[in-house]
Amino acid sequence: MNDKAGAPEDVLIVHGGAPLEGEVTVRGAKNLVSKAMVAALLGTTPSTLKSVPKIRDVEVVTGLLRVHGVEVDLDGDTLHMDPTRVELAGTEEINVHAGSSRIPILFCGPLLHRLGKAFIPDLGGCNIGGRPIDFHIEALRHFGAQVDKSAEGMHLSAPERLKGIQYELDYPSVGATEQILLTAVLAEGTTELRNAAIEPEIMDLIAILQQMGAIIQVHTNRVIEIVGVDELHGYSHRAIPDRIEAASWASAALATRGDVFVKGAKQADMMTFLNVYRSIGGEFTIDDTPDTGGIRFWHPGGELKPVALETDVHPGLMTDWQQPIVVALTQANGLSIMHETVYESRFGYTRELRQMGANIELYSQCLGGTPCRWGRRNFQHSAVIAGPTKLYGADVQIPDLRAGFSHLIAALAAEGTSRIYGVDRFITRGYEDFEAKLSGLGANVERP
Ligand SMILES: CC(=O)N[C@H]1[C@@H](OP(=O)(O)OP(=O)(O)OC[C@H]2O[C@@H](n3ccc(=O)[nH]c3=O)[C@H](O)[C@@H]2O)O[C@H](CO)[C@@H](O)[C@@H]1O
Ligand SMILES: C=C(OP(=O)(O)O)C(=O)O
Repeated sequence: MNDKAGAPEDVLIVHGGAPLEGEVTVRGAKNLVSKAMVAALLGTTPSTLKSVPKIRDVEVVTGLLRVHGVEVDLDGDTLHMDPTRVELAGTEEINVHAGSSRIPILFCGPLLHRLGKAFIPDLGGCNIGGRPIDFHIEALRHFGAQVDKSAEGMHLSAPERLKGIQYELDYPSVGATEQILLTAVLAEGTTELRNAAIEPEIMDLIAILQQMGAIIQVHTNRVIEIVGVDELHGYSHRAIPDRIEAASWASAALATRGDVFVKGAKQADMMTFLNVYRSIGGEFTIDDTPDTGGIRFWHPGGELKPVALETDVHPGLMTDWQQPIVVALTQANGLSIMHETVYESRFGYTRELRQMGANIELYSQCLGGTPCRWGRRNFQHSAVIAGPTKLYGADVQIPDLRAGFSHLIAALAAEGTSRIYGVDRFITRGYEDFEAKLSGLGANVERP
């Protein structure tokens, strides 16, 4: 992330060693809610989004919507967005949000359709690789937008109505797929997107757009066809639950030899994770009762088993699940492999895990079964984890969102006390009430 260093008091003291036990609730997915908020801009009437978590990415998008004239009100966990008076905003007020999230890039299409112009600040998000936006810009130019990058941000304009495109992504990028969806729905004519990402959050976004009046067909083989319409209206939708947060708590239960019921977790979106969980030796049961259901995750006792894993686009093993799983694998009996194929630089956090006693070596070769884009380019994107290793408390500075939560899990599993720096700056971007949830599960955490 690009934001400034955290305050000195931004530290959580964790006294490790206690198994996490009890219940936590997950709300709407960070990676859907923020996009659903952008989609509201496309409508001519108000939208309502339910199950909205109190996380910083939601605050950032709220701020950006408000400066563009959208009325946004949060009532409990329900967000009401009224876009009837959308207006151009000044670069200065938009730039207040520079470097804080990746979502601003998705404002391009909706603002071009509503106002003919857009200004996008510098993006933030986790520092886990170069994270280029070349697909976004190329696709927008094909739609007919003029895109000019400058030192202060990116200016776009659409002198005429944008026109549908035929476009194939070099890689099934989640953000670029969303960019094309949010732009194509109001473009003139039909858009055919090939090699699209098909993550559950994208399917939920498509459901929202369909409710707004869009015509979107998801074909086999990652092909999505969007027939542009002249107008969209508001929606009312409950966001899908956050499968990354659910997997984080599940991994924490495994690493601490605990037992956690994750209320709201949905089996259908987590099947790949659940297979991995079971292969390692974790147990789970599904409760699909509407409203009160979820998934119970626990360590059944005995030894955990090592595994060889690769992250991938959906339906593969999600890259955002990688870090918590690696912490759990430090407790498995033998050598495990994790080949990260989505981002080139997502193992930085293992340095702190080693400091806590973990035995993890990084390699630039593709150690999984599939050669990926990062092999032969000298990125350390494969990890070998030897376990089980006893973890010890340490003072660590967390580098990003998921890495930070993994450091927390390691500290909870460790013997002794850890001081985790940067929790407010990083973890609040994607985990609602994490401190209260930890305490509720019996974790011994305190502020200095
Ligand atoms: C807010 C949000 O939803 N974030 C998620 C989203 O990020 P985000 O949408 O940024 O991730 P992408 O799917 O776009 O990135 C995947 C890969 O594509 C590459 N790429 C992407 C765009 C582009 O124009 N050019 C390019 O080369 C990236 O460098 C990366 O190597 O999907 C990722 C992959 O599931 C998740 O880890 C993030 O949690
Ligand atoms: C990488 C992540 O998010 P972002 O794309 O917002 O940086 C994440 O949620 O793990």
